[in-house]
Amino acid sequence: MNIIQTDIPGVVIIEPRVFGDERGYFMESFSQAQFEREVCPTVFVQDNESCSRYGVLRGLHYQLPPRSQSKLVRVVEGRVVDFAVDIRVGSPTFGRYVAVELTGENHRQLFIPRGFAHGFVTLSQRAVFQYKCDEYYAPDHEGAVAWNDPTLAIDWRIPTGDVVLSEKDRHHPRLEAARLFDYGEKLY
Ligand SMILES: Cc1cn([C@H]2C[C@H](O)[C@@H](COP(=O)(O)OP(=O)(O)O[C@H]3O[C@H](C)C(=O)[C@H](O)[C@H]3O)O2)c(=O)[nH]c1=O
Repeated sequence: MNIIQTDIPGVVIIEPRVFGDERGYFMESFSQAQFEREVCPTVFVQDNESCSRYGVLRGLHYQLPPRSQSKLVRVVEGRVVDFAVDIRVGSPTFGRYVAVELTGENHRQLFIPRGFAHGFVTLSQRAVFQYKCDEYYAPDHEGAVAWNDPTLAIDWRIPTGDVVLSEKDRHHPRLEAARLFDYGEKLY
């Protein structure tokens, strides 16, 4: 697999090796040993999958310590732009974000360490999104920042009028009001 560094240390793009032939393609979508060797010593414990129609924006979500989550995200079908926002108080890249287009064709994956808010917007008519987490779901530790937070000023690559949100995602706090990560926490 090919590892591509991003502007935020620790957030990396992974390009798995894809074997194409006249039948289609094969790839190892994940290897724990290779991930630990080439990315970081994260052990994943939960796989998630969501399906979204065009315009669906899920985010910006995270879980607080001690239930914070690293995520390894990918798109199996369709096209999204995926966002990882550094919300670790004291981080030199606090408030900065990485945006990566993930599609069922480019097979790209994005690793998002603990201490980041995560979200994506759906650009295709349908997108199947799969991701690994290194901590179990803990609704009592869920946190979020508003997708349209003026401080982050994220360009979601889609007309605002096309954005489809869950009721929950319509009412998240601004960055300044959100419960953020104490950067001193050992994040993984
Ligand atoms: C996240 C999660 C949710 N659920 C249940 C709770 C709700 O009844 C239902 C839908 O949950 P929610 O609306 O929070 O799903 P998303 O809006 O896709 O949330 C996710 O969106 C962004 C992109 C993330 O990175 C997080 O993993 C997660 O917050 O699934 C579970 O049972 N287990 C889980 O791990």
